Amino acid sequence: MGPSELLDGVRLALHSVYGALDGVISPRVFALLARCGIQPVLSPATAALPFVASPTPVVLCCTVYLAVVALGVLAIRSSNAAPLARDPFPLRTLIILHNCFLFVLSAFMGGGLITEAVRNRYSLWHNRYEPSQLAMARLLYLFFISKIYEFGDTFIMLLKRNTRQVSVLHVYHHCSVALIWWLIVYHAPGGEAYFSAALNSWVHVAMYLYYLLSAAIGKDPVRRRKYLWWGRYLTMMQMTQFIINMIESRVVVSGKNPPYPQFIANVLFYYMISLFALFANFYVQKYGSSRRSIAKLKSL
Ligand SMILES: CC(C)(COP(=O)(O)OP(=O)(O)OC[C@H]1O[C@@H](n2cnc3c(N)ncnc32)[C@H](O)[C@@H]1OP(=O)(O)O)[C@@H](O)C(=O)NCCC(=O)NCCSC(=O)CC(=O)O
Repeated sequence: MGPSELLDGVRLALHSVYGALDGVISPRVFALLARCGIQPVLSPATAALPFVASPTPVVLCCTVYLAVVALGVLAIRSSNAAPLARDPFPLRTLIILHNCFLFVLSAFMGGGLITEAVRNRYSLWHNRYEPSQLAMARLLYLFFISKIYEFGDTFIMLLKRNTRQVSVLHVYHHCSVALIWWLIVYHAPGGEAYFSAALNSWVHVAMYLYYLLSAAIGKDPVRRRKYLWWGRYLTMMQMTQFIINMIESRVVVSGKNPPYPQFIANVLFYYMISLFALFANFYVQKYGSSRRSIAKLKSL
């Protein structure tokens, strides 16, 4: 058997394994959604794009992600490995490139979404989804794919052995956001969805700048205080984003004759409550306790 026949065989085997998994996963996801009163219809604007027509690819990505994270955390904890004192050169370069890429991509998506919103004469809120707005649909599709690429953040945490960063908040956020955006891109990739994607993209411009600086600076506490003092304001900005999305989904999209699918607005509303609660807890743990520990040090 030649190498090309071997490759064909592997491709065929993978294809049939995927087919079998799709036969199991896809009907169950749609049955679960139907039980929650959600009956999504595949949008013609994104139907032909990879990872959209079936929930299986995104579900498989999330499953592999969760398995890698669980195994990684277990391995680090069982070997009692401490976080790296200093990132070795290749890892530091990888982290800087990853953050640069996400910084630029977030700005591109944030700018593109606003440009498309202006071109289609959207108002700030209350926008109807039109399948003919293909450029908007493609940008939202890119936003969905970027959420899968952002799984790389967690792999960076694992490579640095920073298990403190691999929190319930972090893993829940990364996994759930990919699943929710699959649903949006499947059913209504346009209209009101532009708002939370644009807002989140601009928040991520600030977030990846923060992570980029932290990787470039290293662990020196003096330089961290000098260049990363705004971390707490970044967390506040993220929480404000969740509140704005909550208000948007409740006030603008619900009610009689909503311009955007009501079930997506409802999913967004409850999802934002969960993120806000987790971030409020993160804020108190991280910044509340640092204030307390400074006060404790001063009282010594
Ligand atoms: C200030 C925050 C942005 C980040 O809080 P952290 O506690 O993670 O911040 P930190 O100061 O410890 O971050 C510095 C450490 O991150 C490492 N680091 C660098 N780049 C990274 C990357 N792309 N992903 C993960 N970690 C990274 C640095 O090397 C450094 O490690 P070392 O210290 O070892 O040198 C916060 O507001 C926040 O978001 N907290 C929630 C935790 C989280 O997972 N956030 C991201 C996804 S949530 C999200 O994205 C919400 C949204 O949509 O707005």
